[in-house]
Amino acid sequence: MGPPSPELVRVADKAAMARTGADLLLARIAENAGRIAICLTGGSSPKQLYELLATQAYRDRIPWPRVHWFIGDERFVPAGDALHNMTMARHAFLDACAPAANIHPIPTDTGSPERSANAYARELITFYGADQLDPARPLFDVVLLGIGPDGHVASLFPGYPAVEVRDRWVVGVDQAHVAPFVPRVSLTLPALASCRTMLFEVAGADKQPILTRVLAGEDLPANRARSTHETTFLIDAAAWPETAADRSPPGLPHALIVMGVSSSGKSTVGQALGRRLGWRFEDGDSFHPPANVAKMSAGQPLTDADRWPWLQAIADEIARCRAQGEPIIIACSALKKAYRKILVGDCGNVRLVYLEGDRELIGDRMGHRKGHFMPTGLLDSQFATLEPPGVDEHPVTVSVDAPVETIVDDILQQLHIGQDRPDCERNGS
Ligand SMILES: Nc1ncnc2c1ncn2[C@@H]1O[C@H](COP(=O)(O)OP(=O)(O)O)[C@@H](O)[C@H]1O
Ligand SMILES: O=C(O)[C@H](O)[C@@H](O)[C@H](O)[C@H](O)COP(=O)(O)O
Repeated sequence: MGPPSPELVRVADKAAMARTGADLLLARIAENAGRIAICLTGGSSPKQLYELLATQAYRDRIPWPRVHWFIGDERFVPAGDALHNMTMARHAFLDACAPAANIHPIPTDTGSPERSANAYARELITFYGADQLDPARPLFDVVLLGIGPDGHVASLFPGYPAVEVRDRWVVGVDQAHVAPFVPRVSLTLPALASCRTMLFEVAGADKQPILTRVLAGEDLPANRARSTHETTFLIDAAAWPETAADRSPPGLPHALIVMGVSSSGKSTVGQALGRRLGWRFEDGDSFHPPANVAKMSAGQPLTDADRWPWLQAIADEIARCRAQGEPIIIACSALKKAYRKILVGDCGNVRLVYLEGDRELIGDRMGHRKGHFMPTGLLDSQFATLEPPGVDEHPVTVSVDAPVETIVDDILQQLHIGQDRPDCERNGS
C-alpha cells in the first residue's frame, strides 16, 4: 500500500497560507513533548510563514530549546549569499529566535556539492541516531516543501537521477533544471518522506499550471514526495486549479457555521449566503440562555462555564435540523477550537466558514456599523482569543476584504456548490 493521499486545503491568499501553515506547524510541535525536528524549504513561498514565526504571538508558543531546524535543499553558494536558502530562514526568524546549536544548515564550503551532501547526511544520521530510517520513528516532525515550475521539490528535478536515489539521505546535484542555475545539495525522497507531516505551500497564479499537472497525477517529483504519515497541500485561491474541485469530499454540508471575530461580517455574509442557497439563517446569539443575556446586559463578560450551555443549544439546533433534513446557516463567533468542537462534533457535514480579515479592516467596519457600540478593546480581546481553525477542522476560509456577494461566491466555490445543482435548491425558489 502506498502512502495516504494528500489532503488539499484551500486558503484565501498568501497571508492566509502563512497563518495556516504556521498554525499547523505549531500544532505538530505541540504534539511532541520531546525533541522536535523541522525541515525547512527555500524558495520564495515560505518566507511569510517564517516571518510570522518570529512574531510574538507565535514565538511565545514555540519551545525553542527543543526544536531543531534543518533544510531540505541548499543552493551551493556561500552562507550569507542572497540565494542561500538557510540564510533566508535565518534572517526571517531563526537568528532572532532559535539557539544557534539547533540550526542545522547544509555546509556549502566543502569544495563540492557531493562532499556537502555527505557531510549533511552524517549530521542527519548523528541526530537521528541510526543510519536506517524506521517508518515508526520519522526523522522529521514536519517537512515543508514548495513546488517548482517544472514540478521539482527540494532540488530533485524531473528526470534527474537524484529523484531515483533510495539508498542515500542527501545528494549533490551539479546542475539545476531551472533558475537559479547554481549547483544544489538536496535531501532525497526517502529522507523527505520520513516525517509525520509533509506540508506543501503552493501560492500564486504562476503555480496554477504546474499544480494542475501535479493534481492530474503526472509523474513528477512533487507527486513522488509523500510523507509516510500525512501530506497536506496548502493552496491559495490564485493557484487552485479548476480540476481540484473533483478531489474534495463529496456531499453537501447540512449546516454551515459562519465564524469569526465581531464585525467580521458573520450576519451580513451568513444572510447573503442563506438567500443564495435558500437556507434558513440564524444568529447564534439568539441561543443564549436568559442568564447569559442578563449578565451581558449588566456589562459582565461571559466565562467559558457560561458559554457551554449556549454552544450546546446551538449544537442541539443543528442536530434537530439535520434530523429533519433542513439545512441551516448559523453565525457564531466560535473563536476557540474547544467551542467549535461542541458545535461541529464528529460531523463531517457541519462545516465551518471562517471569515478572515485583519484587525485594521474589521476595526474600521466595526467603527462604521450603525446601531452598535463596541469598544475597540473588545475587538482586540477577540483577536487575542481567536484560534483560527486549523487544517484538521477543514474550514472554508474566505477573505472578508471583498464585496459581500464575492465572498459568497468564494464560499460556494470552495464548497463546490454550483448554483445549478438541484440538491442545493431543495429549499430554494
Ligand atoms: N464584505 C463587506 N464589505 C463591506 N462591509 C461589510 C462587509 N461585511 C460586513 N460589512 C459591514 O461590517 C459591519 C459588521 O458586519 P456584521 O455582519 O454585523 O458582522 P458580525 O455579524 O460578524 O458581527 C456591518 O456594518 C456590515 O454592513
Ligand atoms: O531551493 C529552492 O529553490 C527550493 O527549495 C525549491 O524546491 C523551491 O521550494 C521551489 O522551487 C519553489 O520555489 P518558490 O517558493 O520560490 O516558488
